[in-house]
Amino acid sequence: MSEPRVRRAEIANEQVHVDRVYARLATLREQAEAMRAKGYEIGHGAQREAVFEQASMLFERDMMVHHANQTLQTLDAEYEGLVFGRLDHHGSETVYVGRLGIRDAEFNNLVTDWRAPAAAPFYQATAEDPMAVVRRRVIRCSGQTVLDVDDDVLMPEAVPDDMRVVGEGALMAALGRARGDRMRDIVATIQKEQDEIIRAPWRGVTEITGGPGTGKTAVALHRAAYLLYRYRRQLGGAGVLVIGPSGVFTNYISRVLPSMGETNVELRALGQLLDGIEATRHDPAPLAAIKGSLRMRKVLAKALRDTPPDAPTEMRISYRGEVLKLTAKELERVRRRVHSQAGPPNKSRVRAAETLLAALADKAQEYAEADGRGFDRAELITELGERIDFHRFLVVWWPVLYPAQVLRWLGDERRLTRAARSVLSAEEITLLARSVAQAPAGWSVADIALLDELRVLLGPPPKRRRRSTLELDAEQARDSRTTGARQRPEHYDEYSHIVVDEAQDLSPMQWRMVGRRGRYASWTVVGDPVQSSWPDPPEAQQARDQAFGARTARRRYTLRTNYRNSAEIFELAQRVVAGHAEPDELPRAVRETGLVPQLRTVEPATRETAVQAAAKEMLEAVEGTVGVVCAMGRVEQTQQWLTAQADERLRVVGSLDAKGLEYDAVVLLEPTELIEESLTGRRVLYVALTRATQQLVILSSRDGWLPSAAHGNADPAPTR
Ligand SMILES: Nc1ncnc2c1ncn2[C@@H]1O[C@H](COP(=O)(O)OP(=O)(O)OP(=O)(O)O)[C@@H](O)[C@H]1O
Repeated sequence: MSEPRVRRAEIANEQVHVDRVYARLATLREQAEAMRAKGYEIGHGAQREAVFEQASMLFERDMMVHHANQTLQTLDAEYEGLVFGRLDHHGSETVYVGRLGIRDAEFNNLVTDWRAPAAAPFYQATAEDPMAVVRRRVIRCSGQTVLDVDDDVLMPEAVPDDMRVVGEGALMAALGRARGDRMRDIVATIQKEQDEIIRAPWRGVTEITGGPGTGKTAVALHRAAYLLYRYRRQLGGAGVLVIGPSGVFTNYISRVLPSMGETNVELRALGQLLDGIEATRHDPAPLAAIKGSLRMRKVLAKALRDTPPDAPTEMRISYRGEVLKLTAKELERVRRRVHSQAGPPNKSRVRAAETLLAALADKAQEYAEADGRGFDRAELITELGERIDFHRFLVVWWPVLYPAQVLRWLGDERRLTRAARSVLSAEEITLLARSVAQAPAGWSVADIALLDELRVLLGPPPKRRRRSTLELDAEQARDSRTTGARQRPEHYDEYSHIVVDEAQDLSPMQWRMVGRRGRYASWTVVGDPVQSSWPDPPEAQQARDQAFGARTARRRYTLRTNYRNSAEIFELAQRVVAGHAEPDELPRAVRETGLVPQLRTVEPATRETAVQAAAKEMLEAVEGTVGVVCAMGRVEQTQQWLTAQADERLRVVGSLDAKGLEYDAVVLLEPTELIEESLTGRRVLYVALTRATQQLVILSSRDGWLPSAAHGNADPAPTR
C-alpha cells in the first residue's frame, strides 16, 4: 500500500476506537445524570421520616449528588482530543492514552489517564530504553474525528508483520502549528525531560529553570494537573494556586488546566493576590525597585506607628469636677508605649485603652498630690473606662486601620520621612511620596505586596466592623473586578501547593507576599534568571529562600530545548544577552524555518506608518496571532496607531506584560526604548525578542542595541 493509503487505513482504524470511547462517555454521562436524579429523590422522601433517618438519608443524598456532579464535571470538560495516544507493547498489549481514564462495561480500559503510571511509557520510553514499547502513536483529533496519526518506532526489531508505521515528527508538527489566543496543553507531545519534572514527587520545592520557550510554563501546569490526579487527598482540599506575572498571562494560560479536566486550580496574577483588587499598572523601574525592596518592610512597620492624620492631638475629660488633660506630646508617649508593648495595632485596642487610662490616672494623681488630696487610682480607671466619652475619644485616637489607608499616608513626604529617614535616601523618599500622592487611579502591581504586608502588620479589623480585609474605598470598589478566582478573604495561607511562574521577576516584597500563601504548601517554582527584570538578584534570592521556609527537600531541573522560537529568531535574541548570561543558561532552538528576522530602520516621523505596514504584512504572513511589542510607555500610542486594523489576531503589548506570552509573528518597536525603560534593559529586550514562533520584524530608529554577529551568523535582513 502507498503511504497515503496506509495512513488513511490507520486513521480509520483509530476512528473505530475513538467512536467506542465517545459512545461509552455518553453512557457514563447518562448514568451520572440518573444518579443525580435519584439522589434528589432521596431528599424528597426524607421529609416525612424520623429525624435520625432523615439525617442519614440527607447525608446519603448529598454524597450521591456530590459524586454525580463531580463525575459530570469531569465528563463535560471540553476535551479537545480526548484520546491522543496509543502504546503498542511487545507481546501485543495495546494501551490508549487520553485526558481521562475510561473503562467499558466489563471494566476493561478503553483509555488510560495520561497521569496514570500505565501511561508513563508514552512519555518516557526512548529507543535506548523502550520500556517494552514497540510503537508509540500520537493520534490527532478535532472533536470526535481523527485527523492524523504519527508514529515512533522504539523497538524496530520487534515490529510484527501486520504493524504499520506512519508519519514522523508529532512534536515538530505541534510546534509549527499556528498559535491562538490561549496556550494549548501539550499532553500528546510531552518530552521525556519534561515528563520527569511533571511526575517529580510533590513534597518540598521543585525548581525549574530554562531559557525562553523551553516549556517551563507548560510543564508547571501539567505538573499541577498531575499532582492533583495522583495526590488529590493531600492537595485537593486546600487547593493549588498558580501565580503568574500578569492578568494577560493568566488569561493566556487559563485554558490549559480545564482542557485536562482540572478546574480546581486558582490562577492569579501578582496584581490579583488580594481579593477585590486587580492591579495591572506597572510603576516606572526606579520606583518599582524601591517598592519591591525589603527596606519597605521597615518603612511600613514604622509608618503605621505614627499618629493617624485625623487623630485628636489633645485629650480633655472631666473627672469628679476636674478636667484631666493630655497634651499632644503626652498622647504621643502613650501611643509609643502601646506600640512597644503590643502586637498588631488592630488587635491592641484594649491595650491602648488601658495605657490611656493609666496616663489619665497618673495625671489625676499629679493634680491630687499638688492639692494634697487623697486619690483612688482603681476607682478612676473603672469609672472612666466605662464612660462613653472616653470610648468616643479612643475610637478616633486609636482607630481601626486598613492597609490602603496607611499606604496612602506615605503620600505625605514629611510623614514618610519620619518613617523612612534611616532606611531610604532623600531622593527615594521624594520619589515614593510623590508617586503615592499623585498616583493615577488604582494601585500598581508593586503596591499589592505592600498592601499585603500592611494587612499582616496591622492585623485583622475587629470582626464586628470588618467590611473587607482591605477596606476598599469607594473608588477602588468601583474599579475592582472579580478575577474569576475563588474568593478567600481570610485564609490566604491555606494553599497546599503553589506554582510560581516567571519567578525570576518577583521582588523581595512579592516573595514575602507569596510566601505567606504557602506556609504549609509544597512548591513548583519556574523561572529563567536571564529573563529577570529585578535589579537585585541576591536580595530576591534571600526573600525567596525565606518564603520556602524550612522545606529542605529541593529538586532542581533545567530544560535546555527552546520549543517556541525558530532557530533563526533565537540566534538573534541570544546575541542581545551574550555578555549577560552563561552559555549553558541559553537553550537550543530546534526548529529551522529559513525565515531570518527583519530589521527595518524607521525615522520617528515614519514610525506610525511603519508599524501599520509591518502589522498588516505579518497578519497576512501568518495564520495565528501577531503581537506588536513596545516599551510600556508607548503602548497607548501604538494601540491608537493600530485601531484601524481591527483584527482579532492582532495585539499590542508592553514589554513587561509580554512575559510568558507568544505569538506567531512579532513586530518589535524601538528596541532601544525597551532597554532604557528598565533597570535590567537587555534582559527585557531578550524577553521581547523571544516571543515569536515564526516571524520577527524589528522597527528601530536607533542603532547600538544589537551586538555584532558571531562569526558565521547572519545579521537580520535589513529592509526599509
Ligand atoms: N513537549 C512539547 N510539545 C509541544 N509543544 C511544546 C512542548 N514543550 C513546549 N511546547 C510549546 O513551546 C512553547 C513555549 O512553552 P512555554 O511557554 O511553556 O515556555 P517557557 O519556558 O515558559 O517560556 P518563557 O520563559 O519564554 O515564558 C509553547 O507554545 C508550548 O506549548
